[in-house]
Amino acid sequence: MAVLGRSLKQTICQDYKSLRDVVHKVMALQSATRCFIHNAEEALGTSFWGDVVLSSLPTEVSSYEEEDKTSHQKHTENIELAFDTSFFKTQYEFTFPEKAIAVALRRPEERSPQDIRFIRSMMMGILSFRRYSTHMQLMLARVVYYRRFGRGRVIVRKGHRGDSFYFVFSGVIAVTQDVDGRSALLDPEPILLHKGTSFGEVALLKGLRRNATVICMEDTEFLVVDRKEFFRNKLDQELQKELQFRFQFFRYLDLFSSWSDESLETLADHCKIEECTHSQVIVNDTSETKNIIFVTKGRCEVLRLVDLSQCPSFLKWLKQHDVLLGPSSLLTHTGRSVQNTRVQGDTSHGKKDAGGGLISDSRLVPGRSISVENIAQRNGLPVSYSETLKGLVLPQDLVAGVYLRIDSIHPGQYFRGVDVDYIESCLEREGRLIPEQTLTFIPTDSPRDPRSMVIVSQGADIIRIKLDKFTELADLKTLKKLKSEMTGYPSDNDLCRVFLEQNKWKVFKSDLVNCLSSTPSLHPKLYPHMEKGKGDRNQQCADRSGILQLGTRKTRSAKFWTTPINPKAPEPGRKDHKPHNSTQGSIRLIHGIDIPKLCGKRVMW
Ligand SMILES: Nc1ncnc2c1ncn2[C@@H]1O[C@@H]2COP(=O)(O)O[C@H]2[C@H]1O
Repeated sequence: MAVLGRSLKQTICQDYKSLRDVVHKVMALQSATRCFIHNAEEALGTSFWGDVVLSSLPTEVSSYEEEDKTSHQKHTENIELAFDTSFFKTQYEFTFPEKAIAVALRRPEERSPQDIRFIRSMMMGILSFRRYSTHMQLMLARVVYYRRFGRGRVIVRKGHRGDSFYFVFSGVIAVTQDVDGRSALLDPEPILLHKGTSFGEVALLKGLRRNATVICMEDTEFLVVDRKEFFRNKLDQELQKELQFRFQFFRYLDLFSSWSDESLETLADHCKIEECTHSQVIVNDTSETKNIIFVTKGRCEVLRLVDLSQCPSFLKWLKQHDVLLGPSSLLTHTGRSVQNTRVQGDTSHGKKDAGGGLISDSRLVPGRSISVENIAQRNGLPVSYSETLKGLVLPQDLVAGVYLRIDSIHPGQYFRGVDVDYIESCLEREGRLIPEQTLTFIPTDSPRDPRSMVIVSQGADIIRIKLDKFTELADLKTLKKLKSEMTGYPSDNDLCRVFLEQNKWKVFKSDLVNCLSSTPSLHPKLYPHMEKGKGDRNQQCADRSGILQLGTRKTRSAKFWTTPINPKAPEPGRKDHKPHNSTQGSIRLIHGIDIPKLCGKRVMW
């Protein structure tokens, strides 16, 4: 028994040692990365935090007020930014070089093998071109010619004869169903095609007229293949495969089981596969979108910006910590129940207010007493909630928002929050929905979730179809399926509960790592500047990580946050750039909460 115990102890010691080693290695790597970031920050004169760039001197000046300034100016002037993707873009889009233009304007027979290789290497930046065999690429490099058009110029017109096939080298174009293409400039959600895509194959392959109008949204460069070369180089065979893939994708889906092959072919002709990079926003506001999104490859996530201050679970959680940490450590109290303080709404989905109306998504008045009774009641929570939270004052510092995953979309699936009411109203307008049928379709238990969500690519190929086109081809069975597959998403309060649980686990993990290993210190001779300001820097790092620091607030003016949010920036998903009223403008984005310590121990609820 003693021998067994000893060997067990030895094994545990060994495991512990190897875990320590691993943790040490990870910490060393982390240190090296920090040094690298620090040096990069010094070189660029700016500061990074993950994807977020922070100015070193935050001001209240809004970058949105200065839209005419270039993004470069925005950075150099240190204007407070929450997230500016332009920082990660090259300053200038790569356009077709002069030398390549000169070659691409020559006739095919005048191009030397070297010219052809040069054009091919330039065209390798076009994703749809890269897919072809080397042989095909060289053939195309010999025959393509260069064209450049400005914003508003129609490239192909719906109903016209098609004589060319186009690759987009730079710029953006829009595909519309109106003949003059003007709707693209007014449509809040036009179908846009970017660099790397191609179009104009349908009319050539099928011998039909153009099925859409394509218009330039900005200066755009094209490499064009004319009809003769298109068939001579057997490009038709390659593009036929793409059409076939889209058709087969739809044919395989249960949603389209009632559709004829002809309808599905038409649908396949009216869409393209978009390759979306990781973290690319596909739909900014699902409550507004009039498109249906299918995923053919990879994965997309549906995210919801949850305002924690509107979630009873968060308020209760704060209150519990507040009680443990002593009076007024986090919250202040009026000492009495507040009955009539204004709360503008509730974020939980599908709940009805006393008047029977659907409660809209909005914010409470920060820094004032909040009628928690009201919030609890609207979230369908027991009275005990409101009893616990009576007279609570939530300071402005604690008004925080967090993006939480509400759903994932995998290959063969589509976003289930499709605007079926819109489809139904279109069918009704066209007289395709007879009254008896309408009655059988009336949704009962699972209405469409009206909340605003964001669809983000995790590295996915998607197909985006306008609901107008979809409705043109859809039958009543499809509508019924769309409705039956519409399931309710969790309420904001439920999401908040999951977030608090996950946050607890994250804090535990980070404590464990800290306990197992201390960060290897940097050599003071090598990094004297880092040693000097070590305290400040650590403080800043903690601040910059988007973590809400609880329990460190000394004064009302103390900064809790470092993920600055532009007070005038629209909430993600909102199209209107009108500033919110002052009560709605100050929500801060976080991704974690640092749970306070009591006598050196975490207060874990
Ligand atoms: N919904 C759509 N999304 C992307 N591309 C489209 C869409 N509809 C049509 N197209 C392209 O626009 C082109 C218009 O001319 P074609 O009909 O020859 O070929 C068409 C397709 O290549």
